[in-house]
Formats: sequence, structure tokens, C-alpha cells
Amino acid sequence: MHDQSATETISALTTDGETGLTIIEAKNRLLNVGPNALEQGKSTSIFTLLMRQFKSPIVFLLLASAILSFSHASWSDGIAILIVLLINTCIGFFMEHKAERSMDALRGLTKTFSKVIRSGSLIEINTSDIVPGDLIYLEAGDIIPADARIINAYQLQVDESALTGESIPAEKNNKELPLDTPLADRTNLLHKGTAVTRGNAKAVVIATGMNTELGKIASLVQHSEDVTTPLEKKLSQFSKKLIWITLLIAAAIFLTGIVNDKSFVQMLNTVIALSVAAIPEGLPIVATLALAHGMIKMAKRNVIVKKLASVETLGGTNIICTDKTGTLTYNKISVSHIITPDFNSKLNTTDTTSFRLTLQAMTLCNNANINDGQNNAGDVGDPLEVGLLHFATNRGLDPTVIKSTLPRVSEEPFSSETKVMGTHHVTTDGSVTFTKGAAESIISLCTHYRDGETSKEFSKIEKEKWLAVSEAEASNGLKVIAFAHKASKSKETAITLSDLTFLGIASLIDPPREDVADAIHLCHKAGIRVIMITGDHPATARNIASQIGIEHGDVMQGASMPSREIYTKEDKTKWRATSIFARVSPAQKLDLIEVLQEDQSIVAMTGDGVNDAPALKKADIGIAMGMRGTDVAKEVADMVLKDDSFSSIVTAIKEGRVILENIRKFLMFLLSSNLSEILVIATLFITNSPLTITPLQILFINLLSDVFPALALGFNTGSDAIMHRPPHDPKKPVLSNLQWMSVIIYAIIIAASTFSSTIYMADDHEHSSASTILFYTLILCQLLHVFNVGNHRQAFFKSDIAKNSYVWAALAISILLGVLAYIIPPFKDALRLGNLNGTHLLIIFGCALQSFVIIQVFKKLNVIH
Ligand SMILES: Nc1ncnc2c1ncn2[C@@H]1O[C@H](COP(=O)(O)OP(=O)(O)OP(=O)(O)O)[C@@H](O)[C@H]1O
Ligand SMILES: [Cu+]
Repeated sequence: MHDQSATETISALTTDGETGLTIIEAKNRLLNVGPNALEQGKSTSIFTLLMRQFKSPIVFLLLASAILSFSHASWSDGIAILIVLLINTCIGFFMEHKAERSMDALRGLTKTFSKVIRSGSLIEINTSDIVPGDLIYLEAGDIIPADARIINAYQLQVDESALTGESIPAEKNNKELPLDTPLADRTNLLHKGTAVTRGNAKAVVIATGMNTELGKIASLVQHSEDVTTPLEKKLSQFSKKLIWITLLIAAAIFLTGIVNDKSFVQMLNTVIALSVAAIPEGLPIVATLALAHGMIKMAKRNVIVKKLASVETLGGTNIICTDKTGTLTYNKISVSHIITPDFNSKLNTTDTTSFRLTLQAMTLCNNANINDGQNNAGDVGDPLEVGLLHFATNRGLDPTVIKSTLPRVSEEPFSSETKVMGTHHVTTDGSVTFTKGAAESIISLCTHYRDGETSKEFSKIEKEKWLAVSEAEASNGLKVIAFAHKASKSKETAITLSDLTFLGIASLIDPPREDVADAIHLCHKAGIRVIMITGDHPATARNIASQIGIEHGDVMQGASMPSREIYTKEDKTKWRATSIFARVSPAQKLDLIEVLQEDQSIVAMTGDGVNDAPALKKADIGIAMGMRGTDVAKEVADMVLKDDSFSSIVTAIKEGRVILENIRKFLMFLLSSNLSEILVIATLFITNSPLTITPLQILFINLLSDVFPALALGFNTGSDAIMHRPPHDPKKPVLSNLQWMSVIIYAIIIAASTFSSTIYMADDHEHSSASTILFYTLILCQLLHVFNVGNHRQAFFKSDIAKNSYVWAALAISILLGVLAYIIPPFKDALRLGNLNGTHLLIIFGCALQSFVIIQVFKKLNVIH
């Protein structure tokens, strides 16, 4: 296609270079060629998942003990261990399977949209619905949705590194090329998956889905990503450490065993029981499940988190850098009034020529399209431009008519660096340029201004007067856009932005979102600073900031921020103390983030443009806007806000904190209950007690106490108190020293309470009943312990754990299983359970309650946390 002209390509694809495909034809083609999507890599197969379950050391340990049991002809023991092994594997398998499914579901949430021209109007459709022959419209920040041939392009630059690895953007245009041009040099072709970094273009789609260059590569390599999060890594390191500790204890047991002349089988049983007690195999996967559950919850609240790891980072965020337009405001921009040298629409004076010219500038120097619900299509484009178009149309200007009488021949696309945009049009007797942009930028480009029918010299005094007018407008919280034009006798088609004639300004309303003030208040309570970084006028920024409660102080302007090569320590200190940054360029955003991060801050930052990509990557949490953001921003971001709203960031941070807190809770719960088991087994062994706890019993206890209650803790909704304290520093260990101390004290209290049951027993008890009492007391102590890991400052029934119905359900299941084990004879035999009477039951309940009460009292006394 690159060796044909655009027109030839268009006819080869039987489409229309102006109006595109008809909607019906597009539908037919979609049925024929299929969706414009790459085939997804396969997710982990059921078999791999199953095999993964056999990788843990505990499985080998159990297998070994089963074999040992069989070799000693204790068949029931061997079979029982195998059954437990099976149950454990199944639970592990289903948990991982659930986690995988959740991740799949989350991947499906990120839908992308593209702008196409169909039946003559510019509309937005699902990227997967694009078909060959479609006309696509692309601008800076778009990721090219399919392979396409350029029809026309204005200063188009494309970053093709996704395809070729070449990171310097390539210039693109519509010129024909020789047939033998290599792929990388085909400057008139655009490829799916590459990104527009500058300019804009209209192109015709030549290939979609797996037929694109990207599709051909994608079918060669199905890349897989490493998805282990730092937290999961920390937890599996944790598990590994525990295995070593267990080995040490096991060695100690063997030594004391030899000294005390114990039988080999007895020692082996104790060691196996100990290992089963000590190794929390479920730890990393329970954490994954909690994180995945959190992601799904956030997705329901319009926040798409792309990586599990971000959920963790979110919980530790202490600075949010947010832009203004669209995040703090509604971004439904409408023109309030127009002021030109001879006209003020607020005062409802009659139209003048300069006002008419301003309306033309608004309409022509504009890439938006208002569809007014025709073909079910909404307005497409930058909300600011949509607002301007609506105003001009309401004042009687027909965009279609004026666009055809003054056809556009070239364009200087808007960039947040220059803050201006310009378009060049040919007329019957020459050409004309229209520009719009930030007032300072436009005024500095003007040499004249238009007053009525005449053009006058734009003196310094006059310029300052207009800067003051825009400053006054901006300090009322309005967004100010200035307009200029330049008419010329030549038929020149290239655009130059100089010697312009100033036309006037438009003041636009973009009110702050209603819920933002509350969200910011909540941030301050939670120890999170909110910093506004905007490309807008400082006065507008200050007004909006005060409306929503962002702390005051000086507004820092981009112009007074020295570049990274020369900024000083004082500059950095000043930046860190500032909360409002205005007229800031994307490069300065990047510098600012670095300076904030040097100060050990965890920075979340929002961005939408293609130039924001480096800053989004650099931030600890890069946040892109789902509606307003460019494809590039969404691609590099860690998180996408579907509703573009600031409050959603705060919701996500809260959710992140709740999840971390939940993981910490079940970590403490698991560690303390497992430690209590170790204490019980070791004490029995060392004191040469006639009572026993068998490995199988420990496995059973862990099945009851580790699986269901620990999972249920992951579903805690968290209390509001979580946003009333400063964030947890992710660089610190998961558990503080104080929390470790608490774990140890918990374990000692549980073990001691379990042993206290022996005191209450009558002297003539049978050993089998006594061991059974010990067994059930340990279980019940642990089950009640689930309520202990809550916040110590909260009353029991108000705590989020007591309110979590999953916890109650988990307890019910666990207790039921405990009872069934006693009632069903084969289980009772395998678990070596003796008979219990009413008094025994009383002892069990009493001791469990005792352990619960002691811990609660300790907590109230602030001894443990
Ligand atoms: N499409 C446009 N054409 C011309 N000028 C524009 C356009 N959009 C914005 N501007 C001008 O450029 C300035 C900077 O725009 P930019 O997009 O960087 O920030 P913003 O949208 O005002 O605010 P924020 O950074 O909070 O999103 C604006 O204040 C406005 O004056
Ligand atoms: Cu346990």
C-alpha cells in the first residue's frame, strides 16, 4: 500500500476519502473480518495450577509421613494423611484458580475507543469494531488502533518503539514511497500499537487485528509477565524463614529426644506435627486473593488498577499531585462571556466585526465535533473546544458552512508547552490564520489588535491592560482563552504564528466537582497532602483551590521553576512547601515528582496528555483519566479513573489501606495461632507428657483455623478510622516490632489457656479424653482469636471484624467441621479422638473464653496491639 497514492488506496479499499464507510457497510465488514483485536495469550492452564500445588515443602513432608505410616502398617493414619493432603491441595488449587479468574476479569476491563469517520460524521467507537476501509482520525496521545495509510497529516510524529524498538519519534506524511522501502521507513503507513506523539492525521485502515504488523509479531511471541508483588515476595520470604526456624526446632527436638530416650517414631511424629504447624503455606496466596478482591472492589467504584502491586503502593501514598481540569472540575466547559476591544457579551451589546471574527476563530481553530445526538453519537473532542463550538453555534454560526468556505490547509497543533493552537485557511483572495490559546502566549505573539473595523498597534500599555483583564477574569475562577488572527493576500499554505492581530478573550466556566472538597478534607485527615499542578492561569488555579479547600500559600509558576540542571536546594525546599503550581509544563511535572520523591514521599500523580507519560511512569502511582486521558497516558499509568474524578483516587487509597490492614491482620492471626501450636507440641514433648497432639490433628486444626477465618479476614471492609491516621511506609517491614511482640504474647496466652484445661480436669481422667480436650480447646481458642486481631481502640461489637459476616460464616463452618470430626467414626478414629462428656465441653468452652478475655483485657490495657 505504501507505493500507492492515498487516493488509490482508498479506492482499492472501496471506501470514501471524505465520508468514510457507511455504518451498515462497516457492520458487514466487521462480520467478515472479525474484531480488531489481538488474540490473548493463554492464561495459566488448570494442569499447571494443579502441579504448582505440589511444589511446596509441606506436601513432600506429608507424603513422606504417609509412606512412613504405611511402612509401619498403620493404614488408617496413612490414608488419613493422604486425604488431608488432597483437601489441602484442593483448597490451594481453588484459591489460585479464583485468583487467576479475577485477574482475567480485571484485564478485560480496560476497553479502548477510537475516533472514526462513518457516514460523514466523526464518532467514537470501540477500537475492536474498526474494520479495513474505516477512516480514522488521530491526534497526539492516541495509540494507533490498526494499520493504516495516511490520507493527510499535520506535523505528525509517531513513536514506533512498540514495534521497531526505535525510540526517536518518526515523522510521517502521505507521500508515496518506492515498493522496496523497508517496514521501518514506510513513513506513509501507521501501525497498530504505536503512539502519536505530535500532530494529527486522517488515515484509512488497511489491516486490523491479527493481520496488522503488530498482530504478526504478537502471534510469534506470547509474552508473559511476572506478576509477583513486593508484598507477596515479602510474604514468601517470610514463609521461607519460618521453614528454617522449624528445621532448627526439629533438630532441637531430636537432640532432647535422644537424651530422653524417646522412640524414633515418636520423635518423627513430633517433628512432622511441628513443621505442619509452623509453615503457613497459604500465606502468599491468601495475600494475592485479598489484593485481587480489592482490585475488583475498586473496579466497581470506577477505579481500574492495572497491577496488583499498585494496590499496596496506594495504601502508602502520602502525596497526591492532581491536575485541575477534569479531575477537580467537571470538565463540562461552557463559555460565560466574550470580551473584545469593542464588545462585551456580558453587557449584551450588539455584534461587531471583531466579535464575528472571534466566533470564526472559535469554530475554525478547533478539532472538536458536536453531534447533538445524531446517530447516537455524542460530542467528540477536547471539552474546551466543544464548549467553544457550542457557543459559536448558539450565536448562529454553522460550523459545516464556514469550514467549507474557509478550508483548512495546515495546522499548528496545541501543545501544553506552547499553550497555543493555530490553523491556516485559504480564502478566495488569499489566506487567513486563526489561533487560540493561553492569554499571555497569544498576546506575546500579537503586534496589532482589532478595534471595530480597524487594526491598531498593540502597544505595551495596551498589552498590559489585556493581561490585567484576563487576570481579573481568572481570579473569578474562570478559564481564559485568547484569540488572534492574521489575514494575508498570499495563497501561502504553510502556517507561521507571528505578527498576529489580537481579537479578544473568552471566559469559560468549569466549576469544581461537588464531592472534591470532602475528599480533600479526608486526605488531610489521613495525612495525605494534595498538590494542584495545572497548565492553567495562576489566578484561576488559586480561585478553584480555595473553593475546594486546598491549603493556601503562594502559587508557584512554571516560569519561576529553574530546570533540573540548575535548581538549588532552596528551590527544592520551596517546591516541597508549595501546594499550587500553575502554568507548569509536563517536563516540570517530572522534575517536581523527583524532588518530592527524594524526600521519601510516595507520590500519586494524575496526567492525561502524551507529554505526561514520563511523569506518570516516574510517579509511584501514575493515574490516567479514563474519559479525558489519551491512550498513551492510560497505557503507562498504574491506575485508570473511569469517571475522571478526584474522589475516586481517595476511595482507592482507602481501599489500598484496608487491604494492607487486612493482610496484616491475617498475618498476625496466622502467626500467633501457628506459634501457639508449636508451643503446645514442644511443651508436651519436653515435659514428657502422656498427652499427645498428632500431626494429623495439627493439620486438621490448621484446616479449621487457617483457611476459612484467614480468608474471611481478607474481606473486612475496614473502618473509617483507617483514614484518620498517617499512611504506612511500604519500606518498613509488614509487621512492626510491637506487632511481633503481640504475636508472641497472643501465642503464649493461647497455649497457656489450652494447657489450663488440664488443671480443671478430674484426676481420674483418661488420657485419650484429656488429649481430645486439649485438641478442641486449642481449636476454639484459635477460632475466637480471630476477633482479637482487630483495632484495640474499638469496642468488640463495633469492630469491623465482628461486623464482617464472612468471619461469622467461617466460624460456623469451622465449628461444624469440628463437630463432624467427632461424630463421624472414621474421622474420629483417624484423629484419635477420645470420648467427651458435658463437663469436658464446659472445660473446653471455659478455657477458650478465658484466653479470649485475657487477650481483650491486655489489649484494653494497651499491652498489645
Ligand atoms: N485546545 C486548546 N487550544 C488552545 N489553547 C488551549 C487548548 N487547551 C488549553 N489551552 C490553553 O493552554 C493552557 C494549558 O493547557 P493544559 O491542557 O496544559 O492545562 P489545563 O487543561 O488548563 O489544566 P490542567 O493542567 O489542570 O489539565 C490552558 O490554560 C489554556 O489557556
Ligand atoms: Cu492455626
